Amino acid sequence: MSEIVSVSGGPTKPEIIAVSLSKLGLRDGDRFADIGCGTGSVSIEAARITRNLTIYAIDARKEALRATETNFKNFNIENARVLAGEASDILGSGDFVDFIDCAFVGGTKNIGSVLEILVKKKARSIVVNAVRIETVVRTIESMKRLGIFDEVVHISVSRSAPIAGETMFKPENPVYIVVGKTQN
Ligand SMILES: C[S@@+](CC[C@H](N)C(=O)[O-])C[C@H]1O[C@@H](n2cnc3c(N)ncnc32)[C@H](O)[C@@H]1O
Repeated sequence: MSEIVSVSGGPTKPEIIAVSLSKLGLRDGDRFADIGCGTGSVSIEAARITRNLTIYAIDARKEALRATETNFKNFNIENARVLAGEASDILGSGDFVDFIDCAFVGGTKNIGSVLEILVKKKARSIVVNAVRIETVVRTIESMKRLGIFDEVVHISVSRSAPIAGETMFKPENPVYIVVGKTQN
């Protein structure tokens, strides 16, 4: 089994991906946007739920896109476009698809504009990961303005670590999972 090639800021921890994807509710045939894809690890897990996804992986950082491309190749991810640039520019450009079904937002720069465009593209389910409380507030406010706010889940995970031949737990950084749903 291949290891994920990493970059700073990623990959998202597997427990956070699991909860985020369960909230997203992907379906066969969905067009899925992984916004701020970093290493592409969320898309890779999404493709385990259904291989029949069209993935749009977007990141503004070249090193992140290089990692995503390598990881998609190593994990045999098909039907994926890896797109370089600011998410609000890419999603809002005339060249981009008219409809997106589900979006995971792991990179929250310009979150208000990104959410607005996703709603215009008829996304039925949007999940945002945030670590900063200000980002959480901005995201909730934007979702409420757009009429899509559903819930926020705060997750703290501790992982086992060896100590003196026994086992202790070390906390991971807590993450807020903000969920938006439309009636589509
Ligand atoms: C925390 S990392 C994402 C980790 C990723 N989910 C993973 O598993 O590797 C956030 C990423 O989002 C990108 N990003 C943040 N805001 C963005 C935006 N508005 N447009 C494009 N990329 C963005 C950053 O460059 C960074 O690579």
